[in-house]
Amino acid sequence: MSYLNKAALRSKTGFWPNNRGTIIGVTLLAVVILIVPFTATPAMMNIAVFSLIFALPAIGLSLLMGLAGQVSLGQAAFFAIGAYTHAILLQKFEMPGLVAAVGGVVAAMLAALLVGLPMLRLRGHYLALATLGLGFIVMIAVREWEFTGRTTGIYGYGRPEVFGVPIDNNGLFFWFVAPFVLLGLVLALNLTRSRAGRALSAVNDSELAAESLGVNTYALRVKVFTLSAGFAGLGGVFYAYQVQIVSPQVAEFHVSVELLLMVVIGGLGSVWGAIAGAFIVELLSEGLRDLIPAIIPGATGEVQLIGYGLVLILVIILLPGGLYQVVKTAWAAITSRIAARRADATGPAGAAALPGGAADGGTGEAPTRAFGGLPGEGRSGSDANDVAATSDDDAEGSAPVPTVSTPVAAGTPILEVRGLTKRYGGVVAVDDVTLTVPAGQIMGLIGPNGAGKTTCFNMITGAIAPTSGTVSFLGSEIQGRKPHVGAEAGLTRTFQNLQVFSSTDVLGNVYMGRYRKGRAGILRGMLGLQGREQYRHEEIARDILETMQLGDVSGLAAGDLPFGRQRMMEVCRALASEPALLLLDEPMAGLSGREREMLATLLRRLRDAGLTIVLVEHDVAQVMALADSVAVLDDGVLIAHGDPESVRNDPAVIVAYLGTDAEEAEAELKELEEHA
Ligand SMILES: Nc1ncnc2c1ncn2[C@@H]1O[C@H](COP(=O)(O)OP(=O)(O)OP(=O)(O)O)[C@@H](O)[C@H]1O
Repeated sequence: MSYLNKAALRSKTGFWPNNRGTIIGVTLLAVVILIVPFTATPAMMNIAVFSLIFALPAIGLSLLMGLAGQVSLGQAAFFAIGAYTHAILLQKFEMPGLVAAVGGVVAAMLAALLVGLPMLRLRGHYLALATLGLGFIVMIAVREWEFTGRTTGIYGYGRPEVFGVPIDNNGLFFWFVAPFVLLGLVLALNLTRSRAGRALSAVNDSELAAESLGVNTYALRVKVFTLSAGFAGLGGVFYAYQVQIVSPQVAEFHVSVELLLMVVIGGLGSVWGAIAGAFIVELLSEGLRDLIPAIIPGATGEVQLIGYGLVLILVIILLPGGLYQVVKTAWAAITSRIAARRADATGPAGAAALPGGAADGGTGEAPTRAFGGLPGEGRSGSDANDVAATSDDDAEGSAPVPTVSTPVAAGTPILEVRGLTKRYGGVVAVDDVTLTVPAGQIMGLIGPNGAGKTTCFNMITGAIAPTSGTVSFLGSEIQGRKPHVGAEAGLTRTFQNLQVFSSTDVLGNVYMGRYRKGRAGILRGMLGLQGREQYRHEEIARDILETMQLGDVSGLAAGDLPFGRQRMMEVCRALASEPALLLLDEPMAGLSGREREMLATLLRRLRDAGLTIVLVEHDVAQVMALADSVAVLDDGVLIAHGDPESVRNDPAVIVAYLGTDAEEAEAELKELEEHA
């Protein structure tokens, strides 16, 4: 379940929500928070206070799991670190409440940073296990350490005061915590719609594709892990105040399970789900506390944990999207019904307006800024490479091409590969390949199946490390570095096996191509301080889609596109990064004849605009027609490299590439020449 599940790209700047659904939601929540202390019974008030306290670590966990796709079973560790630090600073060091609270949050974040740096190199189940282990370590440490009061814990530090007023009842405490939860909610919502938030979501969909667009996935993961711990630490601070004694119970495994349950019940697709989940689990927890001893006399806390486990399993089986999915589906049904009624009332003209409204899922406004002018207008960066339109109706041949980067003069080596080798056990996938790619040219890289073409691409882009050899891009050696290093410098690629960001729409995919051109990080994203940056990149992404004749599908979920159009979308996404070197891995596969022609025309025009392209393609005729030079791999070995004419007539290529039967080879060669 992905966080922005098929969410349309909706840019946002400014701190406060600008989307109708969010404004209504936050206002309603604020009103509910205001009236709860006047209406709730003391028992309910107690549950409400703990729900708000646990909503904070749940929001953090929701960002970590839902947005970044990292499962954590140790969120209680950071909750406990926040609580203990706060209590210790108050009780042992007699610090002011505000300083102690900040100390609690900072301690949780520092701990997360320290453990996150090595831990976040792990993936999937390994990371989940590592966080589980961390939870146990913290629990045992606080239980055994004299300084943390062993099993007794820390107590005797008093209640908080605001402007001299003691917060000494549940109603006041509820109002004391609520603004922080609302603030946390708005910050988290802002993050999900920011450059960094969309990058996290993209990493969740395809780490390789995100890296290839310049996203430093590891750094981003560490940051969101640290941020998530900050939310947990703040929750711990409030918990310490509320319970007035911080004991090892706060770090127990069941707290992590409760937090996990909150996020899953609420729905991994939404920060709202974390808050709803916190209230549901607190109610459930109270219910189970009464219910379990009634069913099983003498049952202990472990049985309650089993109860949680059962609920978790049931939710995952019956309601994998959690409450959020239910609400979203219901809301979409309501809005589409209203839209259908309006369409009936207004006739065909009204009906024509429907798809745009529905694309948003009814949860807010669709992108307000359609790219209305001529393709190319309002574009950032150098427009010097844009090719001016020369004809009105020949869109493929005359529309401006996306901006490319030309860091070196045409003909200068932009990529140099020396002795590149990759061994898999006994298999030598690529064997001592040495190649130079001059700037401003198209180089074809061809060879029979299994020749080592994709392996070469993977080593050049950093997807895999070479066994030996060097890759120099724009004069810097990048072999063995992560793909984002080359991407940041202007090297990007497409994939033989498509790597689509399925959690967002087509526009959202191409927008991610702009990542390396943006600057705003997590903090600016949360505070909504992205300025016009995000809108500008959205405009450019729209522009590219229009140029590539995909403007009509920009609001569709990327995964719903036909295969050929997904491939074209990947090309758009790569071009959006304004690359200096573009590696295309079988871009024609799955395209219709017309799409192939369109792509071939585009590649020629991009080359004319200064872009360097390396093209792996099985359609040899297309490669021969397009490329300025052709390199041929066979069994991992570079057997020929030169202009298409000489390669076409190279006896080694004819034999190795077309087969050993000379007559058959000649016939096939003739056929190729006719097509070329
Ligand atoms: N991870 C791996 N482990 C073992 N062998 C591998 C691995 N990846 C690739 N190979 C082998 O390396 C060789 C080259 O594979 P590669 O995918 O690079 O070829 P290719 O030229 O791109 O083929 P195709 O045109 O069919 O995509 C093949 O023999 C393949 O089986």
